[in-house]
Amino acid sequence: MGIQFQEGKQFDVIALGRACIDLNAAEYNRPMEETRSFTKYVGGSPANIAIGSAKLGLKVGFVGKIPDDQHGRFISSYMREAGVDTSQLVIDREGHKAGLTFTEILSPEECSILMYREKAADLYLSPDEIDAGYVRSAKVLLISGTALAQSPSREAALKAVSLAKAAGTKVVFELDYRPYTWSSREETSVYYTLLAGMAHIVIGTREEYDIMEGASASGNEQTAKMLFAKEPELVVIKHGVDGSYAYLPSGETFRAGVYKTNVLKTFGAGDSYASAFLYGLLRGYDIDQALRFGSASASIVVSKHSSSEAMPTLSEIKALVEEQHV
Ligand SMILES: Nc1ncnc2c1ncn2[C@@H]1O[C@H](COP(=O)(O)OP(=O)(O)OP(=O)(O)O)[C@@H](O)[C@H]1O
Ligand SMILES: O=C(O)C[C@@H](O)[C@H](O)C(=O)CO
Repeated sequence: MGIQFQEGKQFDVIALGRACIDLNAAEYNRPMEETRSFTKYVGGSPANIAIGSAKLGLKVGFVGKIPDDQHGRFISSYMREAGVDTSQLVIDREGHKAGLTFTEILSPEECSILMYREKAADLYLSPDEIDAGYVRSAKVLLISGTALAQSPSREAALKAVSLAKAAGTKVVFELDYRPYTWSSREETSVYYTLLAGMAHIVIGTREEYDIMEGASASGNEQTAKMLFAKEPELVVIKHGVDGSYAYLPSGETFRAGVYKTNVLKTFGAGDSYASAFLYGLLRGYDIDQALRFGSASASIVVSKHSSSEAMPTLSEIKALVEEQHV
């Protein structure tokens, strides 16, 4: 039995948060200091998830803020062509810039990212720029944890969550921890705890839950139990190459293994996982089937160069799920 969503909504998923630029090293097995060529893609975890979900056939919208420059125009036209509704992609008029993420591929196991997020436009999304009707028109509102890192984006996200909950829209909180824009881990812990307690579905890596829990960091079962005392009805905890787990308040636990692939780089795994997992839930799949979809999608993306452009099609995921039994 999966999760129930309210029917009759215009969008399956509306994602809120950053739509940025990824500059992925076009030279492999080389430190960034020596890398001279990078390929540009749309990036930003919630934008990647939106693009991945749209590619799978979901009706997807996006709420965010982009710069009034060439990068902003690249982001909006790419997302539009990918099938994401960009009507709520607000254009910043105050000179804020796109967040940039440079990636380094030292080896398939050793990848790192370097983010430039000083005065990033996405963090200037303000509560008055949230269209209540738009938020209410989704079955799922996906909030990226990074949107909580600074005001006014923090308040904009909280307003969207309140509107969504009042309208029967399920709130999915992707912890999406990026240290760059938070002032301290304590601050992150406060806002993660607040939003995770308000959301219906929480998705994160074990390390991200540890940051949320701070000094009281525990194991998966304790994390799930603590969240089930509040609003959540599904908790997903990812463990990288060791697979992922989903917990229900009933005590039922599900685990998905990892699909074997030819790994090129590790980033992009979490975003592709989330888009296909949500696809599965929204199509009424059982939790374990949705988990397998997420895992298969991630294994396809880690074998490719980008995060957004590499998002798989439904038939690619289905073929992999049938081919390997994890
Ligand atoms: N090397 C790999 N090969 C195949 N699948 C993988 C690999 N690494 C991760 N995955 C899949 O992707 C899922 C998410 O990965 P991970 O736990 O690293 O999330 P994440 O840290 O959010 O990802 P990201 O690096 O994109 O931020 C895992 O649960 C697993 O199913
Ligand atoms: O989330 C980001 O801002 C960067 C991503 O677009 C990047 O591809 C990545 O690190 C995904 O995990």
